[in-house]
Amino acid sequence: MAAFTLTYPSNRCSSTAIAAAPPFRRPHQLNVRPRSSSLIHCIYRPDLPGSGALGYSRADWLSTCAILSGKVAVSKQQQETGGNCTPNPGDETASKLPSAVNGDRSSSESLDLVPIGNLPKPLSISDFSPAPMHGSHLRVAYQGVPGAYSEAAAGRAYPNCEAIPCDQFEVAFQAVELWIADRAVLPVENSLGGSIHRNYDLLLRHRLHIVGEVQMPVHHCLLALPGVRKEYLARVISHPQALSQCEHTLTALGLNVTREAFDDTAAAAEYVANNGLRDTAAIASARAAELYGLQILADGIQDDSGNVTRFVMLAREPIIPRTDRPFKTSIVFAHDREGTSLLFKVLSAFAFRDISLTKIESRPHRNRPIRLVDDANVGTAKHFEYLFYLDFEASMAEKRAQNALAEIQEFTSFLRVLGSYPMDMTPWNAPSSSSSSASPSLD
Ligand SMILES: O=C(O)C(=O)C[C@]1(C(=O)O)C=C[C@@H](O)C=C1
Repeated sequence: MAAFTLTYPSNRCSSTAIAAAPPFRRPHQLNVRPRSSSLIHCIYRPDLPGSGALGYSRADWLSTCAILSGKVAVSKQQQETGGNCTPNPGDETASKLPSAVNGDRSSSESLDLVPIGNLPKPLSISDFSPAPMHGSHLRVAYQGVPGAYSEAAAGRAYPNCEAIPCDQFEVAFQAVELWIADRAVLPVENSLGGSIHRNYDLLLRHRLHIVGEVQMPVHHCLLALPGVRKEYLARVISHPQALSQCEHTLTALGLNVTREAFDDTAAAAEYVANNGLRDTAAIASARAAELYGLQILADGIQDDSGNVTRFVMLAREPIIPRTDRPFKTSIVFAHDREGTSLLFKVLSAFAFRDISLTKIESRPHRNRPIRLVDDANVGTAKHFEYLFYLDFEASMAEKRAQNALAEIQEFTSFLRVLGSYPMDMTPWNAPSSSSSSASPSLD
């Protein structure tokens, strides 16, 4: 097991990662331990909107692409390994690793640099995306311990990847920024539980780019120590999202239990197992049951069989947007001027161009949470200020998307493109009736 410690330039905080984690043990999570109260400054970059953050215009976006196309640096290691991990077909940041930069063929032949039968492929436009930098396996950070749904999502996004458990969402962001990991896969919303707000906030505080999405059906089980019956249970523990996704089913099962929040579903299962708790069950995956030696008391306890969590794939560099497959683009914007109908104007910029929106989310504008409007006669109105996150179905390579954003920039004070990436078009396999809330199977 390889362990490494990373020291920040300021030496004020550090993070420790232990790779190649076997099951049943806890401490191989990547975590950040504060050594002083200045940790937050060490982690967060104060580049929130309103403090000089980059406003992404169409020109900014195009110049980012231009800069990207100028990067044709291929590490020797990648040339040797050929990068044999299998990325999600949607993530071009990893899908095409250049075997060589094509230069003067005749001179390389005369120098005998290229083995016969292994001629390099010509570099193409999609090769200008960054590739994993450390060996053949993509290292993908996720929040939780082995057995968490996020670990499964990482594997679905990047088959054969090395999944790196992190104890917090924030640590997963940092792991990528600090080159401990190549990607992060993090949940942003669930069809029953709604948005995972923390990750929306972190997307803005950090400079990672969304390069893909994975929508994963989440099938919850009620797990307990072998021999425990549901009548013995006084408590159910799990991630708050999982608890809320199973709320009605827990009641329908006749369980008279308290609910307690845990960092992630698999950590809850591990806690029950490690502490020999016979009055406590965990809501987690069947894989967690297997990893931590628990029995499945009830299977498919989510309140609806269509329980899907949407994860985003994050990288240090954006991918080059394309038009040959369905793309989604995520943006965030704010408005700090007096004025009305901001949302109406933004939505109409998309509607007039026939661009469908798939998600809109508002979050408090942390830099300027309240706007005061004084009226000498009636007092002071205190308006809460918001940031708006919006996903729409178009690629930034499309003229209509570029025009929509150019228009939106006219009446917003801050606009950032979080990523333009292939939509998850995985065919929907309707879950079997045994996984629906109508009939959770109880052992
Ligand atoms: O706890 C886990 O297993 C996770 O991966 C986290 C998480 C979440 O954050 O929403 C992911 C998917 C499920 O919706 C429940 C929990």
